[in-house]
Amino acid sequence: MSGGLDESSPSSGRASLSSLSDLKDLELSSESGCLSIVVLGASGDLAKKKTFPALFHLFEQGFLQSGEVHIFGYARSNISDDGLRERIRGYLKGASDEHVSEFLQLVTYVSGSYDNGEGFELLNNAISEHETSKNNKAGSSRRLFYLALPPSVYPSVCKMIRSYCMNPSSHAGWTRVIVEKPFGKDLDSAEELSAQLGQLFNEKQLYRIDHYLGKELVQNLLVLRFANRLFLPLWNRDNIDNVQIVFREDFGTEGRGGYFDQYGIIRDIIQNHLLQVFCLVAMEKPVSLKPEHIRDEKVKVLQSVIPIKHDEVVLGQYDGYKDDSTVPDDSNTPTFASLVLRVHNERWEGICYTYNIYYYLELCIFVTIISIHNYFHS
Ligand SMILES: NC(=O)C1=CN([C@@H]2O[C@H](COP(=O)(O)OP(=O)(O)OC[C@H]3O[C@@H](n4cnc5c(N)ncnc54)[C@H](OP(=O)(O)O)[C@@H]3O)[C@@H](O)[C@H]2O)C=CC1
Ligand SMILES: O=C1O[C@H](COP(=O)(O)O)[C@@H](O)[C@H](O)[C@H]1O
Repeated sequence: MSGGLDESSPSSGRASLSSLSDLKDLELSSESGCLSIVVLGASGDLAKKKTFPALFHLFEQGFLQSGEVHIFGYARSNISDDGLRERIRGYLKGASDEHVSEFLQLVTYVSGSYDNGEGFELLNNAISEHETSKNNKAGSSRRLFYLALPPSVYPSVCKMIRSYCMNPSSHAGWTRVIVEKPFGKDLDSAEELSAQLGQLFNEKQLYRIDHYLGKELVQNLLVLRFANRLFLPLWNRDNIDNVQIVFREDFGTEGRGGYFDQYGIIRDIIQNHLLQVFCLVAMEKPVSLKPEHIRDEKVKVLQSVIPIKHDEVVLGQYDGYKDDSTVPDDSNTPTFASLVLRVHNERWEGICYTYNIYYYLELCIFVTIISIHNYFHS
């Protein structure tokens, strides 16, 4: 993820929280003004399963103050404020009903399309009303837009945000946009998407999320590999026979064919989440834990991957996928993928990295299995 506080015009410069002192600056910077969080695609799967529950956790921990924050859901579906609240209520676990209801009172819904101004004008009016009701100083508001949407609509949605919904001041408050993976469908569309977003927002306003990087298990990989004296000398081709990265889910699309069917399992899971896991398992030790040093090592190991052979890839679709009303009857989209990666470098020459991705199986586990041969058998 990248981000920062500056609100200058769009540019090509990258910003990142590169050290603990940056993080401290961020925490210590005094931000005032009310905060509007807009979840675009609020009717969808990500919003109900992850985005609203994550906001609820922040609320529970005191990071979202009722007096300052309002959460707007936005999507095309025709639902009421209460309709949205009831959709998400069941996903807000572990708290009293009163606490959940208190949080849900912060949530309202605006309906509109993703490519014309009418809905975004309504949204802007609703945000401005909230800001006025909090006696916000003109233009000092904080506006956060979370795109829980298929990436195909990011460019039009971002244009609408830029045209209708920006925090009106250039010297106080901010506007930020969070986008989800996958960033495009292939290299060309990813570059095009980047260019389109770059024309609308500067890099410090744009946050790209891969939620697997926030998982404890994934974060611990760095510690396991580089701070553990047992594994440090063993983590190579002499001791490891093969690596399997397995992702399984015990449920199907469940009404989210609108996004999934355009992308399929490789773009949904392998190209982002599991490639990140692969990089952390296979890369060399970074110079430091600064994001750019970790990124550099990831790039190096990716550059060492030999092109995937067609006869080492298996794709499939689970029976019943097309019964979902949001999936086209003639869909050929893969929901299963298995493939082999080979890394051409001193550490890994001759070792296979196998990805196995299953949608809709009975087991729901996420594991990295490393079989250490020689060492324990010799
Ligand atoms: N589901 C998950 O667990 C996770 C999803 N993500 C990412 O979140 C994003 C959204 O995924 P998800 O919520 O699962 O998908 P959904 O299919 O549920 O889509 C979200 C919302 O987007 C709108 N929408 C769906 N299809 C289209 C379309 N073709 N054109 C325009 N609008 C559409 C719908 O809202 P309406 O019709 O009301 O406008 C829908 O409710 C993706 O980029 C995905 O990679 C990331 C991490 C986890
Ligand atoms: O990004 C996505 O991830 C979820 C799985 O996330 P997890 O944290 O529950 O393992 C997946 O269901 C979804 O298809 C995909 O878009």
